[in-house]
Amino acid sequence: MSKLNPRTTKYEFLGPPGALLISIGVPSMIYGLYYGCSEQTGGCPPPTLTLSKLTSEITTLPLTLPLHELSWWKGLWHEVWDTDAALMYFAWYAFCVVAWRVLPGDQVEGIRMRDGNVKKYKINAFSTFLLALGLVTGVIFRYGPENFTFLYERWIGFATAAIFMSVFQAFGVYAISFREGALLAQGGNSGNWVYDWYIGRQLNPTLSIFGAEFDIKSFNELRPGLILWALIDISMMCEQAVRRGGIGGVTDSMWLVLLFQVGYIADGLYNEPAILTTMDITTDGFGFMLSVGDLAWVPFVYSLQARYLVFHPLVLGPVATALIIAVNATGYHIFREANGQKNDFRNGKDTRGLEYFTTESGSKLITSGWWGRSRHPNYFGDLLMALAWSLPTGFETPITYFYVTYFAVLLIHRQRRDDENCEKKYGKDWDKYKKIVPYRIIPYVY
Ligand SMILES: NC(=O)C1=CN([C@@H]2O[C@H](COP(=O)(O)OP(=O)(O)OC[C@H]3O[C@@H](n4cnc5c(N)ncnc54)[C@H](OP(=O)(O)O)[C@@H]3O)[C@@H](O)[C@H]2O)C=CC1
Ligand SMILES: CC(C)=CCC[C@@H](C)[C@H]1CC=C2C3=C(CC[C@@]21C)[C@@]1(C)CC[C@H](O)C(C)(C)[C@@H]1CC3
Repeated sequence: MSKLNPRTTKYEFLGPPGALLISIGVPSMIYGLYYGCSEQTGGCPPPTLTLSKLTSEITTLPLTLPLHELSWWKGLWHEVWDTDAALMYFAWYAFCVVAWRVLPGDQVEGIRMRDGNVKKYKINAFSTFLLALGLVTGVIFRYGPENFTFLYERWIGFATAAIFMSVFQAFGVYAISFREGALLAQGGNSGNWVYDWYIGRQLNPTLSIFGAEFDIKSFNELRPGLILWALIDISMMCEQAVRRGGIGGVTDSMWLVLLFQVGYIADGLYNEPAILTTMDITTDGFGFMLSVGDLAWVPFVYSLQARYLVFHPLVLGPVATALIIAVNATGYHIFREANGQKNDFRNGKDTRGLEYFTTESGSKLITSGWWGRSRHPNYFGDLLMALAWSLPTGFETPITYFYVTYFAVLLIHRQRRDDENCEKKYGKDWDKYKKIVPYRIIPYVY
């Protein structure tokens, strides 16, 4: 072990068994949410329906066959694999790579890594998004919404292709992490291959594409999955339009989900340089956790509410619509302000008159504004938005609240991980910060 890449001695996510369980659990959950909530399987269960009743109601699937029978597995494969959808998915991925390479974009520096190097990132995710959006809206307006419903119809095939891509990438980046001189993630070098493959062994796996440095992690985080999520939502809107006599028939609930989520995606892409200071880029390696999260989990799970509204259209009326908009706007304001304050501060652009103190490491910690109210105010804003994305689906089933529930668990866990990392980074300065700002996420509550 080199001095620069010491062995990881502390496991997260309950170590290798946990990593294995999550690696199997995440794809299973993606399928589970589809089979548990789609019109092909009889809609979504109301809160009173028990799981055993739900399983017995799923009659279109060969799930009642015993697992040891080959025909069960063959049936499952035919159910989830769709060659045309897979080819379209791979073409989509290739489109994103080509767009990254050919569209113009500034070169922005990331933070200084522990080997002293500073990586440069090409910033053109937002133009890739605008190009994709332009092409799709062009198709919808020129040929009608019925020509953009294939993401709804072939949903399961696309999800399978994305899962395949994430497995393939995770093995690829694990393999290249053994190249000479690779800077490893401090948490991903345990020597246990299951764990390292899952958590990500190399910090910033990079390829050279037509002479340009291609950063695999930041590319996956913002482009093929995040933009696909927007396209899936648009496809759900088109499917609803087709069923309800045209775009004019699309319900207010569908418009809310679409505008909130596409707005959130556009915001993330527009503020692309901001991801360079996030935990994923600065600290975590790129392994199966992020590849399946970026490519499969985000587009196919985060779009559940829009998919539900296709076969369960709901008209909210002006009062409910206004209230939900208010929740989303509050969440967005906190999220954007908090992230903006930290990014401007970290990039040395603007301290916005905020109070701060300088740590022994030389880095400064903000102690007023949003970062003086809780240690992760951006998570609080994000959570409020997550709630606003589920509310338009009403209260007939708890499944459409899966996103906000999972997200709360993810962010509570993530906050604890970040706290530990900061503790290591800043030592007693972090304790001082914790005394000044005692709340973790929600000011005065948690
Ligand atoms: N939609 C989704 O599924 C998800 C969205 N997100 C969102 O992504 C965004 C990024 O999240 P994430 O990377 O987890 O964390 P943050 O962007 O909050 O970054 C945490 C880092 O910020 C720095 N920091 C902490 N406190 C202060 C302070 N007081 N002053 C200055 N710097 C400070 C520390 O790094 P250092 O000091 O080294 O700079 C810390 O490690 C969030 O808005 C989150 O809501 C995250 C996960 C999933
Ligand atoms: C279940 C599982 C495997 C979870 C892995 C976690 C990932 C889904 C998330 C980790 C951090 C993320 C971020 C975003 C999406 C979800 C993942 C990948 C993000 C790109 C969403 C848009 C935001 O504006 C963002 C850029 C701040 C954000 C960054 C973190």
